[in-house]
Amino acid sequence: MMLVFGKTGQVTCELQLLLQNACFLSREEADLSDPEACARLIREIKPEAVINAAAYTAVDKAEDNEELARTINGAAPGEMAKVCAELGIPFVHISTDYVFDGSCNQPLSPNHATNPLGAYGRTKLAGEKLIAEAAPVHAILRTSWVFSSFGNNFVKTMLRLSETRDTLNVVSDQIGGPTSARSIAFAAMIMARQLTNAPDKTGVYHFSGKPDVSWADFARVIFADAGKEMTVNDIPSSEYPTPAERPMNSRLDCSTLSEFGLSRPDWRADLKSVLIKLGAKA
Ligand SMILES: NC(=O)C1=CN([C@@H]2O[C@H](COP(=O)(O)OP(=O)(O)OC[C@H]3O[C@@H](n4cnc5c(N)ncnc54)[C@H](OP(=O)(O)O)[C@@H]3O)[C@@H](O)[C@H]2O)C=CC1
Ligand SMILES: Cc1cn([C@H]2C[C@H](O)[C@@H](COP(=O)(O)OP(=O)(O)O[C@H]3O[C@@H](C)C(=O)[C@@H](O)[C@H]3O)O2)c(=O)[nH]c1=O
Ligand SMILES: [Mg+2]
Repeated sequence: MMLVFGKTGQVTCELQLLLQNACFLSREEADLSDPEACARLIREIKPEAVINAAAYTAVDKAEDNEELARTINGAAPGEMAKVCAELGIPFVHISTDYVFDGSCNQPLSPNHATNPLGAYGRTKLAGEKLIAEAAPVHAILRTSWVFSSFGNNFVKTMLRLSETRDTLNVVSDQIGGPTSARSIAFAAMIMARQLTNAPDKTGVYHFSGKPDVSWADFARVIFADAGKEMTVNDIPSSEYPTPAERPMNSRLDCSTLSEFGLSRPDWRADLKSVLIKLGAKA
């Protein structure tokens, strides 16, 4: 049986649709602000693999709550990884493009130097480092710009804003790959399964949807597919001030995914399915 940390998030909701016999732990059952308790649960349940898709994901709020975010995004996966190493079971963990500063102008490979711009990215990077130190058989899957019919995400924000607005200013100098939570859940499942028989595939992998676009481009496709009349004005990030700075270049080089027989999913097809699920497809 596979054990999944998280039950209500975007990726964990999709994992629930995909994995019939897995055990999903909610915040009430496993609070990541108590890393030791998470470790104990793995020892008790003795799963065949662990997937961690729970995290502190509020990018701006993390600026004022870095300590809590570091426990949830850093210490907790670190403790999970130690137990997985001890039990000899694979550990699949989800990380983010926000571990990079995004200052270079090419797709970022998994071994590109990290340098997070904000607290969320710093705490996610802390998690990656603790997992590498604990050294279980593992895959750290860095993804970006996650959307789904579940939880909160940019697609749902755009649809909500379209109820009251006919013009929006959206940043056009941050470029990345929107990624459906469904495709991430599928990749995490494949990785967990393959690692069981191929421990040498341990490492950091990039997984994001194609093609790469700006947030403004992404917004325009959302409104077009939803049949909403909306003027989207391109603006520079400097005109959309937020507590946390975001990387300009979030483009991930995903070529090493081929080791798992995976490739970048096309987010445009996944977006259509999500809009249908939300009852928002034109
Ligand atoms: N969203 C995005 O755009 C991106 C996300 N990622 C990474 O992907 C992974 C999945 O993200 P996503 O599905 O979007 O996340 P969501 O924000 O949708 O869900 C986060 C999940 O974590 C749970 N959680 C938060 N705090 C705790 C806690 N203290 N104890 C237990 N559970 C907790 C939440 O539970 P509850 O419902 O109870 O709050 C929720 O189930 C994360 O690792 C994230 O860092 C990477 C790149 C982009
Ligand atoms: C609502 C809105 C946002 N924006 C900008 C702000 C930001 O730069 C961008 C996206 O906004 P969001 O708040 O959805 O972005 P954000 O919460 O930063 O999304 C990130 O979440 C974390 C968890 C990750 O790991 C990242 O990969 C990324 O998906 O769009 C506008 O320019 N205009 C708008 O009207
Ligand atoms: Mg957000």
